[in-house]
Amino acid sequence: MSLADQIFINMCKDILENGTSTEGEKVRPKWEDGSYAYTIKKFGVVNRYDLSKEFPALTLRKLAFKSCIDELLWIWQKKSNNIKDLNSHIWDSWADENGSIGKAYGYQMGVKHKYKEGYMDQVDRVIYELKNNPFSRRIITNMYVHQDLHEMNLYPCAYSMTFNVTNKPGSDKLVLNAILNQRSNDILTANNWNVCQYAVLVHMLAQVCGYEVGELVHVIADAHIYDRHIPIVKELITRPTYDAPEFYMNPDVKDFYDFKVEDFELRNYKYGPKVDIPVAV
Ligand SMILES: Nc1nc(=O)c2c([nH]1)NC[C@@H]1CN(c3ccc(C(=O)N[C@@H](CCC(=O)O)C(=O)O)cc3)CN21
Ligand SMILES: O=c1ccn([C@H]2C[C@H](O)[C@@H](COP(=O)(O)O)O2)c(=O)[nH]1
Repeated sequence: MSLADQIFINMCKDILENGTSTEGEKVRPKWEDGSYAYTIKKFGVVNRYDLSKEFPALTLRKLAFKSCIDELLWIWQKKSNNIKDLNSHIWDSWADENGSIGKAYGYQMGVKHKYKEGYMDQVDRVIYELKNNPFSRRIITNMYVHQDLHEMNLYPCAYSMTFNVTNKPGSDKLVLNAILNQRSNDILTANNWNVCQYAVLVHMLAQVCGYEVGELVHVIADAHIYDRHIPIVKELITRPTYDAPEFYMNPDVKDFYDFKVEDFELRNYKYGPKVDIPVAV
């Protein structure tokens, strides 16, 4: 069993057994047929993934590895907020007639800010700091920009990364750790999707900035299972599990902006059957 499976199974059991229902509350999302999408939720879930031990892909079901990296590159590398630049259809329901999701995600990563060294966007600032000032405790990105929230079709869920370079205990190597802060997480649809995206981001930044990968700590404020997902989750967590797949990233890429989806592979990836997941909009 992969560590990621273990963490996922324990988290789902905890939400199902100890979570609270939002039924009857004033909720925002709806199902396709117009009925409200309620959840069972737990506040304040924290999961730690040691990326030096394994890549955290679930084996209970297949992670859509290529699409999740494509979305990560859309946000962090292309810095786009337009679904025309995305190869999947996962954002279609939140885009306007021009394909824009508003001033969310990639838009925020492309905004330049003034620093002592000149104007940089958040991604370039992280790379600059990791290369020039790695022991800084100020290496943070943030997409939750209050002045722009009214122009976002969906407020950013996975909204902040905190990077931290640390000495590997008992060695002279430096590891890149990170905390992913997420205000809201649809556990069945996007928990493993978000974890694996940001695990890939840590691998990418570690490679181009000269570090080993360390831990990814995922802090979730509202960890929820939607009502129509409950039977799917109950079945999923009883499935057999397999060892974690091997993560491959093209070692020749040394510039963050040169990575392509084809530079990443999951090898020897064994997983359970596909599940159909309705997504609340
Ligand atoms: N309710 C809700 N849950 C979410 O997870 C979510 C939203 N809304 N709104 C914005 C984005 C869109 N996200 C999504 C939406 C769909 C898939 C999805 O269908 N995933 C499939 C594979 C898709 C593919 O290969 O292209 C899966 O099997 O994981 C994933 C993330 C995550 N976000
Ligand atoms: O990367 C993502 C994007 C979205 N989600 C989920 C979390 C919620 O279920 C919805 C957003 O609804 P809010 O009412 O704005 O919280 O989308 C996710 O898990 N990961």
